Amino acid sequence: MIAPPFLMSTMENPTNIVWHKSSVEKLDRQRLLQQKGCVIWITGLSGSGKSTVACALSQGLHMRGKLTYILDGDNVRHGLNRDLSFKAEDRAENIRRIAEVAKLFADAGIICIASLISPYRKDRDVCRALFPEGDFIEVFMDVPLHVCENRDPKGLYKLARAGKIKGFTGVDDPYEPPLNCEIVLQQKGRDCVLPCEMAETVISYLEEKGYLQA
Ligand SMILES: Nc1ncnc2c1ncn2[C@@H]1O[C@H](COP(=O)(O)OS(=O)(=O)O)[C@@H](OP(=O)(O)O)[C@H]1O
Ligand SMILES: Nc1ncnc2c1ncn2[C@@H]1O[C@H](COP(=O)(O)OP(=O)(O)O)[C@@H](O)[C@H]1O
Repeated sequence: MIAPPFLMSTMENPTNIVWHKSSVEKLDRQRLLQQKGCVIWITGLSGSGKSTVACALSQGLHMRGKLTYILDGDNVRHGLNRDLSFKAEDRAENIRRIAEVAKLFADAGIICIASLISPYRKDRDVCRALFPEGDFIEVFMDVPLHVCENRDPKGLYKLARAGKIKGFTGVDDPYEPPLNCEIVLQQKGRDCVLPCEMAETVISYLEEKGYLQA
């Protein structure tokens, strides 16, 4: 069967798509919200505190009247990314899709908080390249493997060490720390830094860079 001409042209040239501009734009939405859309990309090992800091940050910003939305790796894997495994190409696709969704949130004027292991530098750099300069704020949870493993709130490190989970980040799959990220969060010597204190560090950065005003 021969496809109708309009279908034919799309199939022959998949880039034959034209951007449709809206009369209400990002700047208008930002003015309405009195903030600037961006993504805070929190990367780190399982158990390093990504989700905890994401929640503390969302709470801190919410209390200042700022609109946020969290995209947590674990949660997104329950829906949009439920078809993806933990092999390298699926992690890359997981990260790519979350970055594209984060880009939509940022375009909506929202401060999007993405918390996922995102272990490979190359994948994170691909995400960064999707955003205008400054709008991709990479936050590294710099927590040593042995600390994460001691916390092990879901018992996954134990399963990985017992060989019951294959390709677990930090155990038998690599984690590549950022070389040049915007913010590094870590414990200070033996002193425990509370998640809300870590969130304040990020909020100060946003304030200083002008993201908390239109
Ligand atoms: N093989 C393997 N490696 C790492 N993590 C694993 C694995 N299998 C399951 N889990 C659980 O999945 C959570 C990580 O999902 P992410 O989407 O953040 O991972 S990734 O960015 O695609 O690497 C991660 O959640 P967090 O502990 O919140 O990081 C784990 O609970
Ligand atoms: N700043 C912190 N200090 C001490 N423990 C923390 C801190 N942040 C998180 N935790 C604990 O570490 C564990 C893992 O935190 P979680 O946010 O789930 O990490 P991730 O999302 O990176 O897997 C949880 O039991 C949490 O209560």
